[in-house]
Amino acid sequence: MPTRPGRGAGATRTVRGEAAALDVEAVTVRFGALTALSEVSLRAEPGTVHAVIGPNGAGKSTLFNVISGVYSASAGSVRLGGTTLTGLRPHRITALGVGRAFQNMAASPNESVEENIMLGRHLLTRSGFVSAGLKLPWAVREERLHRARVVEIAEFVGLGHVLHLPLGTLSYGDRKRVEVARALATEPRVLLLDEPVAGMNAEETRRMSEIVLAVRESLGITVLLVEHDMSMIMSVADRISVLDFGRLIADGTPAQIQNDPAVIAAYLGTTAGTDTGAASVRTTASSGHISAGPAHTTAPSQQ
Ligand SMILES: Nc1ncnc2c1ncn2[C@@H]1O[C@H](COP(=O)(O)OP(=O)(O)OP(=O)(O)O)[C@@H](O)[C@H]1O
Repeated sequence: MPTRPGRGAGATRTVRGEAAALDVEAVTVRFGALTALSEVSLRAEPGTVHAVIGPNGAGKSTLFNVISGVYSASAGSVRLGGTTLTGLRPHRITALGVGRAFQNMAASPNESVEENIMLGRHLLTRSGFVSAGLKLPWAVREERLHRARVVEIAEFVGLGHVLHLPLGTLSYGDRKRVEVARALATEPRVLLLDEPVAGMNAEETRRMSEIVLAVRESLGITVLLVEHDMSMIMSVADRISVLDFGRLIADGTPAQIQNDPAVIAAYLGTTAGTDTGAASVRTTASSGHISAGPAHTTAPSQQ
C-alpha cells in the first residue's frame, strides 16, 4: 500500500504542460449591501503553494467561488496564465485548468473510489454514454486510457489499494483524498484546495500535507490553499495572502506573515473595524506561529 504520495509521479505529470500563474486583480464581490471582497489582488506564482488565510467570514470561500466561476465578481478580474477567466462558467474554467477540491464532499458514497475519481475525467472525455454504451472501438479505447490515468492518480494520493471499495466505506481522511484525486483527474494547472485538513487527525493531516507538497514538486501544479490549520499552512505554503473583512491586509512568506502586526491584530480582533476580543486565531507564544482559536463574532463591514 503506497503510504507516500509521489509514487509513479513521473507518469502522473500534468498533461496540460507548464505550471501557470493565477492572478486575482482588484476583485470586488458585493452581496446586496455587504462587500464580501473589496479590491482583492494576489498572484499565485507558477508551481508554488499559495495559502489564503483569514478569520471566519473574511472572504476566503467567496474568493474561491469567484476564481472557479461559482460567483461573479462585481469588479476586477481573474487570469490563469494569459487567459481571462472572469465571466466564464464553472465547467469552462475547470476545462481551462482550474481544478477544485471542495470542503464539503459531494461524491456518491455507494459508488467505488474509482468511479468517484472518474467523475473528474468526464470533462475530458470525448465519448458520451451512447458511444461508450455501443462499445465503439475508439470510445472503449478512450475509456481504458481514462481508467489507467485514474489508477495513476489514485496511487499518487495513496488510494491505489481501495480503488474498488465503495466511497462510503472509507475513513474520513481517505474520503478527503478522493476529493483531491478527483480534482487532479481534471488535469489542472492550478489546484484549489478548500480546507483540505478540516476535521482531520494529526496523521491524516501529515499525509495530506505530503500530498500538497508532492502536487507542487512532482506534478509542478500551482496550489491555492484555504485552510484554518496554521501549523499545516506554515509547513507547506511558499506564500500567504491574508484577508480580513474582505480586504487583503498582508501578503508575504510564512515568516513575514506570522510576525506581521496587522495579521496578529486581525486574528486577535483588534484592528479597526473588528470587534475586540472576537479573535479567531491566536499567536502561540512558544512557536510564534498563529494557531486556531475562537472565531469572529461580528458581521463583516457593510459598505
Ligand atoms: N451567497 C452569499 N450571499 C450573501 N452573503 C454571502 C454569500 N456568500 C458569502 N457571503 C458572506 O460573505 C462574507 C464572506 O464569507 P466567506 O464564506 O467568503 O468567508 P470565509 O473567509 O470563507 O469564512 P469561513 O472561514 O468561515 O469559511 C460573509 O459575511 C458571508 O456571510
